Amino acid sequence: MAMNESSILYDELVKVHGDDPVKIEEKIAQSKNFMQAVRDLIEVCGDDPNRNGLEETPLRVIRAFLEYTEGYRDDPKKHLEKVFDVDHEDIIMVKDIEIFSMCEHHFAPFFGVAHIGYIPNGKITGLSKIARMAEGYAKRFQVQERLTNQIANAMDEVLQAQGVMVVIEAKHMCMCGRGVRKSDAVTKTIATRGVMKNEEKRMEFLSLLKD
Ligand SMILES: Nc1nc2c(ncn2[C@@H]2O[C@H](COP(=O)(O)OP(=O)(O)OP(=O)(O)O)[C@@H](O)[C@H]2O)c(=O)[nH]1
Ligand SMILES: [Zn+2]
Repeated sequence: MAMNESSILYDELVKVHGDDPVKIEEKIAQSKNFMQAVRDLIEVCGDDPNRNGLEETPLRVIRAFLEYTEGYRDDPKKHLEKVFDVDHEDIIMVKDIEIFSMCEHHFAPFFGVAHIGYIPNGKITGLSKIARMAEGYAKRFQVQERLTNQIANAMDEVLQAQGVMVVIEAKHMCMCGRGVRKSDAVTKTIATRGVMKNEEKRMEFLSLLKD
């Protein structure tokens, strides 16, 4: 590894894991093994890891993955904990929150939008905090169903809401350029908690998605 690559890697790993020397030593060793595996993968795929465009790719890949998974360093529920005492009896929904996550089966991205709504119980949270919380769960190795449920559980548990509903609509890259190759397919998942299980409330929530 070139000197400047080593220092870039060191800086990234300290940001993620702190500066405990034993831990950093371990993470540097694992990263070097991974970067060698990326070089091997390039060869297995039939290309030359030493050619100009590919020689820095192992480092690019590891940096990209640290970014895709920054949610592991977040405590998503914490974002919701700052609440305001406001009486509001009906649905509050934040719609079209962009989601970019990583399919845990293929390490291929899946992305789309989340719509997150709740009926509070005397406490509301900041709207941006709902998006921050969703981001914290998305930036991990995920399946869409777990992501949907983690978001719903966080809203339910922290806000003690009367009801919660989450809808995610996403495209999975593992279904596009490989495998079944259905690049127009969109996966929709829904999670409901509390009074949002009630048919009338679900319909009201879904009608808000039509605008
Ligand atoms: N339920 C669910 N499945 C997912 C998600 N992301 C990817 N998958 C699926 O995970 C499955 C993994 O299936 P496997 O048979 O183990 O892997 P595979 O041989 O690569 O499957 P194909 O994609 O069908 O080629 C595939 O059907 C993917 O479509 C997700 O978020 N939720
Ligand atoms: Zn996949």
